[in-house]
Amino acid sequence: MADIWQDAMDHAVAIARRAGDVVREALLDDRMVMTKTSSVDLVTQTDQKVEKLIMQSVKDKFPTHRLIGEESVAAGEACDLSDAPTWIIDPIDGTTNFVHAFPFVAVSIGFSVNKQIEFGVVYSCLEDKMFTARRGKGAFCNGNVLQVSDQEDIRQSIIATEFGSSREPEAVNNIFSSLRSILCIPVHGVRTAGSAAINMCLVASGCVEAYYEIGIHVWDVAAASLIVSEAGGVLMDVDGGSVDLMSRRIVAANSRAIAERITEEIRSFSPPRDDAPPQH
Ligand SMILES: O=P([O-])([O-])O[C@@H]1[C@@H](O)[C@H](O)[C@@H](O)[C@H](O)[C@@H]1O
Ligand SMILES: [Mg+2]
Ligand SMILES: [Mg+2]
Repeated sequence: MADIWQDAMDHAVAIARRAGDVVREALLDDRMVMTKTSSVDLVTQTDQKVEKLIMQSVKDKFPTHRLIGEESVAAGEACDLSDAPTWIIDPIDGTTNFVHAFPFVAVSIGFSVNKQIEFGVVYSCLEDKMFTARRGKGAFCNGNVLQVSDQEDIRQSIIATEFGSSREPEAVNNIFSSLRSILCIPVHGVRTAGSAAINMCLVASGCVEAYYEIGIHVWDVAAASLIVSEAGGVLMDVDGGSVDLMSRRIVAANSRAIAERITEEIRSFSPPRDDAPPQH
């Protein structure tokens, strides 16, 4: 039977590639930086331009579909995930990397129907790596099948995480407390790529055993969550329950054993949900 979302997925891959061209060109000139929620939460005109490009192309081709985009939400749009077909877009995941030309910068496009991700596309545009997954049909990088690592001993593992975009002492203490506990299990190493989506693609590729973060948004992880699960990995909440893509908390790992071991060490907290009503 024909796949009813194949056309949409082909479009996502094509538009992610076009978006990647814009990002690579902009790297040569446009790096005017603005800030959002804090002095280290960065945005550029390229984030906004790429989001408009992707959104307009989806509206033209799939006029009934809904859209959630990082920069539209920053501009005041609602972040409601309904059962309707919905494109969940992070035009540049790794804006800080983009600003510094640190080479992990991704365009992330997830597509959800009935609140279930049907396909995910993460284009790591400076590495020219196109990560894709279709629900039930596996995960790929540039057409090659992805498989998570088979390492089940966290002491033989590399764990990825990020420091987030708050420099408030309490937030930083929480992050370092978790990081210290995990590092001292001990693990082979801890890495931060600077892009949630790329960290998760590294899990899917078997290069790191797990990634965790509190403070991410649905657009950071929607596409890559399917890439991880289709590569044989697991997703979990930081308290060990089921993952909720709106909760801003995630553990993505190669195995349940390593995901659970990480949740034992994390000092968890709950940032305001992506679908929380706006504060007045
Ligand atoms: O803002 P942006 O570059 O799209 O996305 C960023 C992530 O990918 C980064 O890894 C994470 O630590 C930040 O919380 C933020 O979500
Ligand atoms: Mg992002
Ligand atoms: Mg972004």
